[in-house]
Amino acid sequence: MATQGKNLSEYDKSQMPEAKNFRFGLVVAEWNENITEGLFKGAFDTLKENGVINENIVRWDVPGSFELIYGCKKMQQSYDMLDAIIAIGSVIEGETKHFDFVCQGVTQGIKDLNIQNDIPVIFCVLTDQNMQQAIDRSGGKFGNKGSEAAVTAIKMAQLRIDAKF
Ligand SMILES: Nc1c(NC[C@H](O)[C@H](O)[C@H](O)CO)[nH]c(=O)[nH]c1=O
Ligand SMILES: CC(=O)[C@@H](O)COP(=O)(O)O
Repeated sequence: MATQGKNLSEYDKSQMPEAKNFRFGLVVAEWNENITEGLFKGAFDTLKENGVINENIVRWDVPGSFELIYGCKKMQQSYDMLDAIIAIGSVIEGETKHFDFVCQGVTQGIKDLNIQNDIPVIFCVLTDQNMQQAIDRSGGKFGNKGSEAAVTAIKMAQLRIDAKF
């Protein structure tokens, strides 16, 4: 189902696990920072809304979405007490095929991190044809993908705990 007609910020709070003791890492790409800062705010605010404390949220910045792969890998290695990591980026199509390669690269890279390591990495990377689409999905008329990613991170953190028993 497409994002159109949905609100990415809406979720059923009654279905949320207890998150007050969870610890999260957020790796944020600087490219299109007007978008990625909006995504970060959506994710941060939703984590707080679910009881996560400031001290349990760590943020690293990387230059672009392609660097999210390395940044998330190093965060997995450096902070093994984290319950989940959110990779935040905004890739906007230009004139060349570079968009395709960046999108495919970061998608495959983050998929690989979820296979190879135990801390889940949530894919909060917008891949838009133009800036307006990105604006609409980072706090605009379709809500905030960052909020959706935070909900996903909390649920995956709980699944990781449940899977150990
Ligand atoms: N065009 C966008 C990029 N491009 C930069 C790459 O992500 C990467 O930093 C570079 O290729 C060096 O490795 N990055 C975005 O996040 N968003 C874009 O729209
Ligand atoms: C996703 C990109 O790298 C892209 O925005 C770069 O633009 P262009 O393809 O016009 O060089």
